[in-house]
Amino acid sequence: MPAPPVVDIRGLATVFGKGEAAFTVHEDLQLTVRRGEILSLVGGSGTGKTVLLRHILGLTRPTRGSVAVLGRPAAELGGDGASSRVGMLFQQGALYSAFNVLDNIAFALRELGTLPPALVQDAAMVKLRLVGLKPEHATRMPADLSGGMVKRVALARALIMDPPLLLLDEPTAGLDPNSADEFCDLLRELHAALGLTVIMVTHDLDTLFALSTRVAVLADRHVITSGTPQEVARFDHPFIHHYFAGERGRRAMAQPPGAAAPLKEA
Ligand SMILES: Nc1ncnc2c1ncn2[C@@H]1O[C@H](COP(=O)(O)OP(=O)(O)OP(=O)(O)O)[C@@H](O)[C@H]1O
Repeated sequence: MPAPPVVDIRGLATVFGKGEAAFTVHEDLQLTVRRGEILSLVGGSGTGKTVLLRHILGLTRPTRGSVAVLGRPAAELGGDGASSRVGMLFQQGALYSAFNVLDNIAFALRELGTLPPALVQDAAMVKLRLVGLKPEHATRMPADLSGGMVKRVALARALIMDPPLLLLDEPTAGLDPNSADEFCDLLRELHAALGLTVIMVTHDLDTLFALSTRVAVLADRHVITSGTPQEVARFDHPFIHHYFAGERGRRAMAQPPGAAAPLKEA
């Protein structure tokens, strides 16, 4: 029995502008992401990966079609409800520069206003440790953190409400190779420990091979194929030839698959 869908996208179209200026980004796009998957979304620049993440977050609505998250329309997630169901790690980390580490992690929970401040602090401290940071990092300001630490704080912040679905936009962008490997290890551990479903946009082949249980390729306005990285690499399309070509592609393909195993059904 396949695991239940966490994200179910059907017949999706996204058109920006009107009349002569209308510009179609997605057309008849289908994508189902099941519980426990780490799905990598790849595609050329401007193919609509970020727009798709925004639809899943409920921040924008498609022109046509449906986006369901955990069985409900994604649009219902928009606003305050979103962070308890979907965690989002933005590309630049996007920390509040005026808040220290712990206040950044605690932000969504504090805004919710349902817990006393001491409990919010405790919950944020649990998440700080979860991402491999130490209590003494709690009072540091974002400007005093390394790139790898910024990503960890941003990840802790995305996880503060224990969302079952995590969206990652270029999680290893801007990290040196060692920090990128460490961050991939952390994501793999948390995926297994917390039973997360993950959707990730990445241009980085090493990250793709290290983490993905499945890859979906966005081209020609829809998902042209999906499968394991090895299966997708055999699909005949100019973008895929270009993406997996070259020394880095061959090196990544030669690696034993380090991908996390999909979660078994409970
Ligand atoms: N609010 C908007 N209004 C008009 N056009 C938009 C809007 N948001 C995105 N677009 C356009 O939609 C297309 C897809 O953008 P998107 O940012 O999703 O691409 P992407 O696949 O994430 O690209 P990249 O890999 O370069 O980040 C682009 O041409 C972009 O200019």
